[in-house]
Amino acid sequence: MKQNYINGAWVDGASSSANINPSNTNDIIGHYAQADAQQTELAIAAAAAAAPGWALSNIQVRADALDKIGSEILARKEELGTLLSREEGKTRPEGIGEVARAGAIFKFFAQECLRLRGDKLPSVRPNLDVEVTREPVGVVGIIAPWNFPIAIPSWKIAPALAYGNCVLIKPAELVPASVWALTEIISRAGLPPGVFNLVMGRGSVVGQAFLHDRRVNAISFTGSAATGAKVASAAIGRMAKVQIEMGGKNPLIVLNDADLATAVNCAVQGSFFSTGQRCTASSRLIVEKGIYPAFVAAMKEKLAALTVGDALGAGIDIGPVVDQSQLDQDMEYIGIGREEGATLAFGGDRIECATPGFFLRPTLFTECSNDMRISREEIFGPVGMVIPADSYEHALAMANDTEFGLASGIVTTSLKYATHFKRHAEAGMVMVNVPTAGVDYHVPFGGRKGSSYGSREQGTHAAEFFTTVKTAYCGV
Ligand SMILES: NC(=O)C1=CN([C@@H]2O[C@H](COP(=O)(O)OP(=O)(O)OC[C@H]3O[C@@H](n4cnc5c(N)ncnc54)[C@H](OP(=O)(O)O)[C@@H]3O)[C@@H](O)[C@H]2O)C=CC1
Ligand SMILES: O=C(O)CCC(=O)C(=O)O
Repeated sequence: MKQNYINGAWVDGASSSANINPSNTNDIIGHYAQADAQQTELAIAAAAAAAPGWALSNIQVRADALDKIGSEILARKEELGTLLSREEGKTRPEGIGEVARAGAIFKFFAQECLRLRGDKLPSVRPNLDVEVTREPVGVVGIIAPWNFPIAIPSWKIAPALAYGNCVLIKPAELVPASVWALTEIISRAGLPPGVFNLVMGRGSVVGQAFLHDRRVNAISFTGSAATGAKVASAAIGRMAKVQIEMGGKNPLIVLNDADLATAVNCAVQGSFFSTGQRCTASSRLIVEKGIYPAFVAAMKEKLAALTVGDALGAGIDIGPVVDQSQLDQDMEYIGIGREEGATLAFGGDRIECATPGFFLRPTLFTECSNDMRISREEIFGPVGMVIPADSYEHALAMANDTEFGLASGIVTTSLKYATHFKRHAEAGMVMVNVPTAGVDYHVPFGGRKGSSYGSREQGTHAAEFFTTVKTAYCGV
């Protein structure tokens, strides 16, 4: 059994669970510990005990530790990327890319912790100086989703440690292997006991314990909107700092003047790569009527040329859906789309491969309207939908008509429309002539409306969440 890591030691869980390869359900990757409430309490106590010392730790020590972690991740990116693809089902190149991104994130925050600035200001009163500084929040509880098994944990862990916080992390039950491997690397980076703790287990046990324990000063969560809302209200209920990243129903507008090849590439990458299991996926393709027939024909041709299969296989474009329950959700929405009267232009069925896995043919609905359930609810699978638009203004109105606001994209050769769209898209991230999915690691990540709550993740903006501001008045 792969153990939990608590207070600087590897410890057995109260029970264990099997980690299964979604490309081949006969392949058990390993058995991973599951903490109960008592073990989670021990981890929280260890983090709380370590927090005062780590808050005052030398920033060079932190920078060196993070840099060392980043270097080892990068050096082992092929091995770790293979493991990630085996447990989550994204293709091996996607898995390796995600691991490389995690390594880069640790190296970025190794530098960032040397750059934390404060301000010294004159006071409005005589003989007084004012200093504004940032201090660690204390103990941070991280609750991670399954769709980015190493990048999302890394973009929460690295800034937390960089700014002097102690970490408790609970990976999603479906994908413990990548975070376990990351923990093994972190365990050799020289951090004092209790500064970093891995607590694998159920959300309803471990996650709940983080949420309700007052020693956990901040909660950073990524996952579904339904769980996110519960996490936010529990954290706010006891006045903990909270950062929630949830879903999207991200539009990609294609205007009549778009380059067709660019439009199809953005749509296919954004809607179907990583099996569509991204909160930034282009889940609504809003296409102006002049280019609509050519766009749909080119999409069908492109989808027919994609190869679906074992995530670790050579030449595979799309791996399996992550598990049976996600596959059931995808199939249910395909049924809903049919019932709502959308045209099933491609796919809609499962694919049998050489191994037993959760393979679904990329599916495209056309002739959709923006008020259908498939256009409003996050499906989180390789299911795209095309909505016709009369004009740019009509397309923009539909793009913004959603309860979400994570990413919003446009494909156009018009500077006028691109500029207008950047200003008027109601989303945290706006993409012009690039897919809605796929972001840089050194700039803010997050959304508006029902997609996000709390301050942005990643880049220098991460300091906002992982530090707290102190204003000191000093008589002179
Ligand atoms: N926007 C995004 O990035 C993501 C969106 N999703 C969406 O969510 C749907 C369901 O996926 P699912 O994995 O169940 O997502 P959840 O939001 O339920 O899970 C995300 C994380 O929260 C934990 N969790 C679950 N319930 C609680 C709770 N009551 N208290 C504290 N923590 C909890 C989970 O633990 P455990 O591992 O035990 O479940 C997991 O670590 C998907 O179909 C998709 O639509 C999913 C993943 C990412
Ligand atoms: O698109 C990306 O690169 C990041 C997406 C993401 O974090 C997500 O889908 O959960």
